[in-house]
Amino acid sequence: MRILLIGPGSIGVLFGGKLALAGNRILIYARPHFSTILKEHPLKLTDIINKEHVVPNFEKAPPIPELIKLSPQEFPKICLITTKSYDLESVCREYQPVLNKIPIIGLIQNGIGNEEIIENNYPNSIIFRIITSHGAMRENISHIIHTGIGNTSICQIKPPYENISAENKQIIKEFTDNLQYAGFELKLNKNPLEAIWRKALTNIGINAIGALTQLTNGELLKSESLLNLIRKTINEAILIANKLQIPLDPSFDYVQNTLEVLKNTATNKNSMLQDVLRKKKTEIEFLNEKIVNYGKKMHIPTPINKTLSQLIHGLENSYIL
Ligand SMILES: NC(=O)C1=CN([C@@H]2O[C@H](COP(=O)(O)OP(=O)(O)OC[C@H]3O[C@@H](n4cnc5c(N)ncnc54)[C@H](O)[C@@H]3O)[C@@H](O)[C@H]2O)C=CC1
Ligand SMILES: CC(C)(CO)C(=O)C(=O)O
Repeated sequence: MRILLIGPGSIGVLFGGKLALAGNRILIYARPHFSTILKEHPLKLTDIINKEHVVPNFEKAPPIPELIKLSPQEFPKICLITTKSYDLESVCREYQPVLNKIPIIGLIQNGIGNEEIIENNYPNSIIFRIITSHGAMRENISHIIHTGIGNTSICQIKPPYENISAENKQIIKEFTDNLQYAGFELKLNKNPLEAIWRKALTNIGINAIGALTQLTNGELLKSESLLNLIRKTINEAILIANKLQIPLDPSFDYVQNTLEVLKNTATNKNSMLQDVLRKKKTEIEFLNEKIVNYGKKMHIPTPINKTLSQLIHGLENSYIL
């Protein structure tokens, strides 16, 4: 199957690379330096048992005007976007002719509300999100390491499944079969918003606090006062989710789940801490700051998430010019 992948960083190369190793053809749009390096160095993926693979079938997509002229047999069937959430808006603009033509768009990103950006720009597309707790890290630009195994949920966002044409249903089925064959255990989620928020609530609880304290996930667990802060941060976000009528699962303990994630990923430096250590922009706008903005609209104060967001922006400002 031909798949277009926009933004082959850590998670993009993990998913795209494993799909390529399983026999799919992956066409990529990357930043120019990645495309240049790909010409000179083979793309490598170290799997979870430390085996190094050279990834085949991973190639630079033709320039946009050429891609959109490909025959239906050659044109990719599906587009995966794996940039950071804050790059999604610019991706929508930069790849407009392609995204207008490709019927199915999948987002592999963390954060709340990402799908709304696609819906606003491409109201006729079939949109789904892939929420994953697999982990991937970059050894260098052409070498990605699979650092942790986790669950992956496919969240169908729009339109309702029954409104999708038989042809596109077949493409989605082929894609999900290919993902499973590539080694991703999948859950087809009947409550997509719950899955998106479940992951986001974990990130809302852990990431900013880990980034500000520079503690690993396991070290956070050892501090009762930080655990208290994590609890309060998540509970404030749950209040907003309830006001937004997000169908959270009343029988599920989102705080306890976050504590378990901390335990299971004890040696991790969370992704926001990694961004801060590399002096990169963080995804705070799509996590704690999203809660603050929803709160503002509904006149509900969110002091903890607001303070965390402001502190993270302060940190970013200390190194981003
Ligand atoms: N790395 C991980 O273990 C996990 C990451 N995620 C989520 O996945 C998303 C991506 O994260 P990572 O892969 O870690 O980030 P990353 O920074 O490694 O990769 C993003 C890539 O997108 C590229 N990019 C940005 N704008 C582009 C454009 N206009 N055209 C082409 N390429 C463009 C960047 O150059 C970069 O290579 C984030 O939302 C993250 O929270 C989710 C689960 C695990
Ligand atoms: C689950 C967790 C918190 C693991 O570190 C993560 O998703 C992240 O680092 O962004």
